[in-house]
Amino acid sequence: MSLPPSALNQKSTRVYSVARVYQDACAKRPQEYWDYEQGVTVDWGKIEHYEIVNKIGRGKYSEVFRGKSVVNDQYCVIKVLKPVKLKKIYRELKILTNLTGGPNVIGLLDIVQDPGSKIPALIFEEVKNVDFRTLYPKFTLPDVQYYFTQLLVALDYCHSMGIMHRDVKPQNVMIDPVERKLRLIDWGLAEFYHPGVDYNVRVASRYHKGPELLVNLNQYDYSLDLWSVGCMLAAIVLKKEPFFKGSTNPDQLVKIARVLGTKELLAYLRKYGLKLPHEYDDIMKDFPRKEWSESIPHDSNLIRPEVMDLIDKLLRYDHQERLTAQETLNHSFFKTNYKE
Ligand SMILES: Nc1ncnc2c1ncn2[C@@H]1O[C@H](COP(=O)(O)OP(=O)(O)OP(=O)(O)O)[C@@H](O)[C@H]1O
Repeated sequence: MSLPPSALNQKSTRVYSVARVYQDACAKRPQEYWDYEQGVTVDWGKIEHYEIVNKIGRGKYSEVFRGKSVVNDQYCVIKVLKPVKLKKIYRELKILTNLTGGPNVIGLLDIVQDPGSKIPALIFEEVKNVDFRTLYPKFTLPDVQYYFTQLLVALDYCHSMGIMHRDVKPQNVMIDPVERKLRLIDWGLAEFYHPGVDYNVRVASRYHKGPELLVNLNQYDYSLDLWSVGCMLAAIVLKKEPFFKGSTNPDQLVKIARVLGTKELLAYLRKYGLKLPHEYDDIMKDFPRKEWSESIPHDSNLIRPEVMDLIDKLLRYDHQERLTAQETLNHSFFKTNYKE
């Protein structure tokens, strides 16, 4: 049985940017794989199988609890979604069912529904996460190599499956340092990639938003996630968390331009036939590009030429120039042996 045509893969009338990798990841799969508007069937589990232990978090879109399965006595995480558009719920569900079981992707164990409110809750494997503000400052170079490898493996996997995460940030990377286990969570903003489609730029969290989102470049792709990885890596290595700390979305781009330069930003826009939005008229100044050496603090033990070169190749305005997840994994930083 085939589905009617979908609006989700409709190309824009002007196609100005297409991903360098995994362009056809969705096209080569059946429409049911990516069509979360027409191809969703939910295999509901039993809510009685779970009990809430305590609350562990509150997001914009959910309340998150530690829970326990009464069937096998295993602890789990219960993410009770807030009432948002059904389309958004189906998208998260479809993406999670497609990716679950993949390397370092949070495992979805079950989906249940409150019989009264009909509100869905997602049941996940539990990660004994240690907060990044405690964990990251203690990282050695081998730790940075290890955990970024784990994160990049998750990202290369989801990209190869035609999915951009669109909200990579420390709060969405769960790390259990005892088990040395990393899991990428929160697929609530993730989206399927189709070449030539215009995407909403109101995604990701301010400090980790790529320049493309801040200049309304709608034809972005998987490379958005690599900008966020670059921000995380720079923050750890250069001991500045977050690395770009804007006070508003427009100020976020100003903070980026203070490092990467304004001329370079304008060259980026020109390449794709775009203009700097008017909201920048009063705040964007002619900032010269900084050398990376000017961002190095006196007290960092993590500075090496290879890691600085990697940061430089991830934090590029031009999303097409940034290293892909696979290219990042092959970078010399990950091949170098740093004695602990
Ligand atoms: N599997 C898990 N193991 C441990 N903790 C988790 C897990 N899933 C979620 N959490 C905790 O719950 C918080 C919120 O989860 P999640 O990011 O999925 O929800 P959200 O509503 O989409 O959040 P946000 O508004 O930050 O995007 C996480 O930041 C984390 O602290």
